[in-house]
Amino acid sequence: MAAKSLDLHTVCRGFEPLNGGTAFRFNPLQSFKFTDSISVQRIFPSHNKAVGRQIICSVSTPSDFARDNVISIVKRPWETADARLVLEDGSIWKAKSFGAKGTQVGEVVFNTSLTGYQEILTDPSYAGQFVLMTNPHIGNTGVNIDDEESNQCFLGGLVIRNLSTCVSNWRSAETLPEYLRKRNVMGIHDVDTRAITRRLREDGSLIGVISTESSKSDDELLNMARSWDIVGMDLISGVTCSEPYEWKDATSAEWDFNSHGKASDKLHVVAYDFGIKHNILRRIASYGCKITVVPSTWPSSEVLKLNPDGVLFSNGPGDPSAVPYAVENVKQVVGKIPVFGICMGHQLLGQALGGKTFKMKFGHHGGNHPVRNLRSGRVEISAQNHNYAVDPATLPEGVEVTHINLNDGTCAGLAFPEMKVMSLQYHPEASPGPHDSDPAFYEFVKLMRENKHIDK
Ligand SMILES: NC(=O)CC[C@H](N)C(=O)O
Repeated sequence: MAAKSLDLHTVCRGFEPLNGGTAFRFNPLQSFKFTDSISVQRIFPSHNKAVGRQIICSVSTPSDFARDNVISIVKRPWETADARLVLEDGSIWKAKSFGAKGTQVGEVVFNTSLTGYQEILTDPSYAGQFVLMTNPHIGNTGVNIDDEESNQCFLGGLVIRNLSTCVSNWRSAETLPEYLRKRNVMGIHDVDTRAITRRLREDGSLIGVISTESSKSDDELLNMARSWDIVGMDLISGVTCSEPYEWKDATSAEWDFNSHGKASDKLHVVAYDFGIKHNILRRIASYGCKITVVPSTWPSSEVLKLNPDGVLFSNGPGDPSAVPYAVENVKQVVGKIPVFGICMGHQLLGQALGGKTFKMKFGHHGGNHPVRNLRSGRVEISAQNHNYAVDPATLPEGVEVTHINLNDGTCAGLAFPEMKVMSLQYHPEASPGPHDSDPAFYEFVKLMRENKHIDK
């Protein structure tokens, strides 16, 4: 039976044949070939040996088949429209949209995390980028109120293979399509994400345009992709806070596993917000620190007037060589008090110490990047999200490369003990990702305590 795509999304109950054949039986008279147009939602153990396991699946079928077999006919749980992703290399990828409508340009990067799409959507470091998830099934845990990494989605859009038709999670408050629509973020599905990932791995990150507007020709979208570039853009100014504020929330006891009993005298940390993720702030607060967050342009003289015990330079989007004002602020603080740089913060520190950054072929985005801590020899599986890296050959003497990425040998961490500097190219706060690198926050606390001679 040739399956045709329909407007109707049908949920069917069928039975897997006992002989392991490729046909699903939906009632004694009908069978359906296992093709791309059927997607299994749930499998129940067999109660009736004669018919095999019971399957609930969604099927795109000719309507007469649907009428005869469906247990419920529902509209797709999201509003859909045809969409296109046009890449600067001239390739055009047909898709369905499930978020905001319109036309958007951005750099396409692939993320290999299996879970955590909500934290990824709210990581401000993705501003200017489309995130393509290599995990083919997204949306199944919905969206909840706790996993936000910032107050907004700054990314250009989300590209996925298969959008889950049902949500199953005790924390879920809304569906992914609803969430994206409310935040005016584009999402497309039914895209061959594996093929695009292979292309990005071979050719490097590509600029693309996502559009739901049929009035725009392919050539128009291609021109748009080819005339835009993320290199050299200051994206931090679009995501930083506008005024300083205090951050108080620590990791809730339910989730905290590392900082118990280690909270100390109130150390005061000033955090430069280049696009800071909430979990960085929560992890520092969990060690009892008082935190003042300041905008990216806040003068270093004002920061030093607050007499902090340490300064954190946060993660943030875009090209680190395009924000000399931020490097200048970092320079003015370094050497005076302990500092910790994370991701963009690490890249700014690298430049402030005299080094240079470069753009990687396709960067590191995901929750499964092995990193070696060269001091301890320990390997950490880490959460990463960056397209640029510090070139260690450009750093002056005295700066130590403390971590390397084991996939490609790039610099993943720096220290300059003389200047009380530590930094990581990746995300010790995870969110999403493994917690192997969480002890880095305690390292920072220890650096501040040593500097105040608290431990002596
Ligand atoms: N997560 C981040 O801070 C990203 C850093 C920088 N924007 C990069 O892509 O390399």
